[in-house]
Amino acid sequence: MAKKMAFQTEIKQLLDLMIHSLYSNKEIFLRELVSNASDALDKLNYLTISDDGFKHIAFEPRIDIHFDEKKGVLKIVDSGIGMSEQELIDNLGTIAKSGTKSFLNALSGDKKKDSALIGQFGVGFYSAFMVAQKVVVTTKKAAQEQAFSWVSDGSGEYEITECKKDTHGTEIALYLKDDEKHFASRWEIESIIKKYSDHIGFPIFLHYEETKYATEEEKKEGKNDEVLQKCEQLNTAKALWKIPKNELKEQDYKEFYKGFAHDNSEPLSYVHTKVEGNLEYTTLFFIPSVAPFDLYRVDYRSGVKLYVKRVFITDDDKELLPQYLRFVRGVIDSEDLPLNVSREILQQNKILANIKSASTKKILSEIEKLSKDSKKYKGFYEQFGRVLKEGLYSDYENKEKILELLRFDSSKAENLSLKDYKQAMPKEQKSIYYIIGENKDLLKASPLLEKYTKLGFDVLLLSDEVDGFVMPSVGEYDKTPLKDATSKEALQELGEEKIDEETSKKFAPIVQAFKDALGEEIASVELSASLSSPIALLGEEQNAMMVNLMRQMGQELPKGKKSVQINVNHSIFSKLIKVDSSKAQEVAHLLYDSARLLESGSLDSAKDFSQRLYALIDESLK
Ligand SMILES: Nc1ncnc2c1ncn2[C@@H]1O[C@H](COP(=O)(O)OP(=O)(O)OP(=O)(O)O)[C@@H](O)[C@H]1O
Repeated sequence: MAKKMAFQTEIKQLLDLMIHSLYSNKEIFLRELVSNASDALDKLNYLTISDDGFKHIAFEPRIDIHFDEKKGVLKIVDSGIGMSEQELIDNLGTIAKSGTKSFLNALSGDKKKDSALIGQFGVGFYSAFMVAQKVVVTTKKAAQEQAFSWVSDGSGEYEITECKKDTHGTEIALYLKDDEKHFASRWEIESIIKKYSDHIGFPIFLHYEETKYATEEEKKEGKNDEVLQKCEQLNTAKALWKIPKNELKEQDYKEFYKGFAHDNSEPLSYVHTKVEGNLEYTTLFFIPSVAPFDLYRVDYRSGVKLYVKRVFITDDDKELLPQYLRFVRGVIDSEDLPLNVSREILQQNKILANIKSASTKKILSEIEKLSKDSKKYKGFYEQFGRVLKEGLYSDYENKEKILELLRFDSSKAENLSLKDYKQAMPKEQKSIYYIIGENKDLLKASPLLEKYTKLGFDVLLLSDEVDGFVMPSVGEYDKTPLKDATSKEALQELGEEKIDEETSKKFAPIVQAFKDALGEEIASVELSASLSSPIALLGEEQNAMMVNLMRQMGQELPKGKKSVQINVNHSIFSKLIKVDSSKAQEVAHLLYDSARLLESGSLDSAKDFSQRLYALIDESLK
């Protein structure tokens, strides 16, 4: 009995897009289907080793491609794990991954860009509908009796029927659209497979017919032309990472990456390492040029696959690399782990911990190499700089290295490294100063910066979301402390401000008016002679250990109270001295709020602010 089922809404949207909007780079459908076949072989390989229910199954891995040029039919057959009826429904009818919605939103309408996105979003199978008017999947799960077929023309429904199939595995038959029939040709298939799938670790065979033409003499003897059934292996079927480096060209790595990471853009760089000695393993890591779509999602997909002696173990272990390197794509292949290692115990495994630590260092030095090429590095930093910063609080061991890789805008420069900052520091400057806020332009306009600029000190302008909790926990770089420029501690380093007694006395009523007006909201009120704006706000230096601890415990950091600095040379105050206390308090409110506006671009109560302003305007117009 055939069961008709409807595709999930998101899949319908996706299919509609595949069929009607994507025109360029259609050939990637074959790469996606071959890559799925290879994944299915990997999964079966692992089960035959690790699961008693599968141990009796002969693992004879292969991928076969058949085609019929006249009918325009193309078949991709694998001897992998196969799918049960429920898996067919779950895998080819619904998208479980929550990233799909973001995928659909991320589409730009630019066909070339959109088709590059398709692979990244893990919707590989559906790309078949770019070229096929009908797709038939026939599959039998290993260790099960019943086979099923799945048929759809991509228009909203699919049908599942019980069927017969001798061997376990999956066959995907594409009935090509009239203008896509050219894909059912020997040369086309061969060139696409060579281009994208040469280093799939299992053999890919192409079946084709060859006519052996009878010679004149044979014809005389009554012999006719003969059609021979041929089968040829198309790929080297050797895992690329196991091939010695000196036998590989840059192009080999790049093409491997595209198939491996489902990314049509080239990687920014790669690092291939074979380690021998106490531990034996091979790693191949790629740094993409474009951030994966789920980089900032909690449920991001790991980009690293773990193999043991060439057998795929998992691609779902987020502990293989530190989280802040989650944009890296690649392979870890260990010779020392047992083949039947359970995925659960991987996390506490010492061998893996060792590989993780060495790999992290390798990748960080690769990024450092990248940083020598400022144009390339700018591209890298735009995509991954924020994620890298997360490493400052999670990877203490590599903190110094990560700090070297960071780039900042400052009051004097752009794209500045801490090393360059330090080199340019005047002799009398004791610390590296930074100021944190939501917006770089506002930070640049901060009245406090003047104090630093006057002395020739540069200040880093930090406006990334993570800066607020990452930077206070850094402590120091290359033995130089990092300090919040608005903290008292930092300001003290700028030199003592000498306010004489007479001025203190003169301004006492103003100081009192600020205290009365703002009360609990502020920490203190102080006089300053080195500002050009009327007032400035200072924050307390947060205790780095405390900040780190609170963050790790998932607690919100308390908002520190600010201390108000009053510019004794500003004309506002020489006039304010003369007005009565209640009016002075209103002005104190207004000045405080405008300083906060300058700092963060927003206020707790914009209503109070505007009402005070209206009252003042009203009065000044009298
Ligand atoms: N040849 C196959 N054999 C067994 N299962 C398959 C095969 N092809 C697809 N599947 C199943 O269908 C699911 C969906 O495939 P699809 O290509 O859409 O996404 P994916 O492979 O999970 O993601 P990505 O393409 O990013 O690797 C797969 O995860 C797999 O479970």
